[in-house]
Amino acid sequence: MGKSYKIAVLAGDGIGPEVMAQALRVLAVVETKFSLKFEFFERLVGGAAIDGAGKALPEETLKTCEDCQAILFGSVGGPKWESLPPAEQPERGALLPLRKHFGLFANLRPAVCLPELTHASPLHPTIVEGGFDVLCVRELTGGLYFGEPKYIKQEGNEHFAVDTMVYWESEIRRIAKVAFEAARRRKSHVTSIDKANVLQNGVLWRRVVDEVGKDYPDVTLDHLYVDNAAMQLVRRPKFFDVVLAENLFGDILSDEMAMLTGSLGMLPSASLGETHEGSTSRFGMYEPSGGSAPDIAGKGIANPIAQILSSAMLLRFSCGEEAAAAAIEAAVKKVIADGLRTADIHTPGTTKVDTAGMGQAIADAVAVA
Ligand SMILES: NC(=O)c1ccc[n+]([C@@H]2O[C@H](COP(=O)([O-])OP(=O)(O)OC[C@H]3O[C@@H](n4cnc5c(N)ncnc54)[C@H](O)[C@@H]3O)[C@@H](O)[C@H]2O)c1
Ligand SMILES: CC(C)[C@H](C(=O)O)[C@@H](O)C(=O)O
Ligand SMILES: [Mg+2]
Repeated sequence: MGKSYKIAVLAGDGIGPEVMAQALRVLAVVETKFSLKFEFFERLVGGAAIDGAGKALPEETLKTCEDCQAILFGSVGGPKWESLPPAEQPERGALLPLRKHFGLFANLRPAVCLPELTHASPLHPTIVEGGFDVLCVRELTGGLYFGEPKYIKQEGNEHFAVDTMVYWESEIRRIAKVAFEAARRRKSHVTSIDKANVLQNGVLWRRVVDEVGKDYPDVTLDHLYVDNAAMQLVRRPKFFDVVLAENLFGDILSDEMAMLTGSLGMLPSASLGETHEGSTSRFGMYEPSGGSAPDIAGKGIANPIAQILSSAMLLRFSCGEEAAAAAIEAAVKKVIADGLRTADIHTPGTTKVDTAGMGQAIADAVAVA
């Protein structure tokens, strides 16, 4: 038996448990095939934890995560919990605290449009022909999400709301480095996103990214205002290699990128903290970029690929098991090339499968690879 890994499994709400079951199915095959041992610790999180344990992030769940090498996360939230006080809701009560608690400032979201899926993309075939591959590097623990003060108050007869956008140079510098390092392993092109024509945060962001860029003369750096970037992604997605963005802009642009690849159900993510000198593995949380999809939850039709590819990222970054990660990614490509499609990416001439059918096909492809 090879190495052993402890993984916290937080499936959450909506389609979370449905797609998580498929990731675990694939990981079970990986375990045998690569002689690894995964110890899974399934715990409550989000709405399921509010219902089952009284709060979105129970102490036991957090403690389990602290004892593990990585978190495989599904998704949280849904209409049932939207009327709770904001801080108690699944997103602000569990997901954001997990990111902050573990210092997971670097969110990698690889948006890959496979050549076979260009018909599922809403873009014109001439724009996406041959597919494209963009990596969104999103800052995850700063900006408007976490800045203080943050409140809604009443003055006279009216309420007003305040959110604060704060970025420290050091926060910009460390995420910029992640983007430049990633670009070196790709096409050596970073496009940094900001709103420097309006926001002070944008002015500082651009200045610091330029400074970091001087250490990477081999990487081409350009800057785009976020509104232009949203447009250019639709106009010419192939222009982009690594897109570097602060928290909110990265959130918005990554949903756009996901859809351009065919579906939000295709986009995995890795949320990582600092690297430690000489270490090939680091703690991380891995989750689909999309949410709990209440509109399709319980129907067994969700696309499990984002969750399965998130588990591949977990093996790569938190376990250093590159061969196993690559095997999962190759299996996903194979089933897509074989014409299997969940409803969200189904086009005429391809074979429609449900969530479990897609998970089983990917697991089978890993087994025979
Ligand atoms: N990481 C997370 O836990 C996370 C991320 C985003 C949204 N959310 C939460 O999820 C809930 C629903 O949010 P929303 O509706 O704005 O966004 P969503 O991402 O859940 O869904 C947006 C659209 O994409 C579709 N979609 C998403 N994932 C899919 C998949 N795997 N297969 C097929 N289709 C898929 C949905 O059916 C829906 O039409 C909210 O409570 C939100 O806060 C959680
Ligand atoms: C659910 C929400 C808090 C979260 C975010 O905004 O970061 C989600 O949209 C994401 O992209 O992971
Ligand atoms: Mg989002």
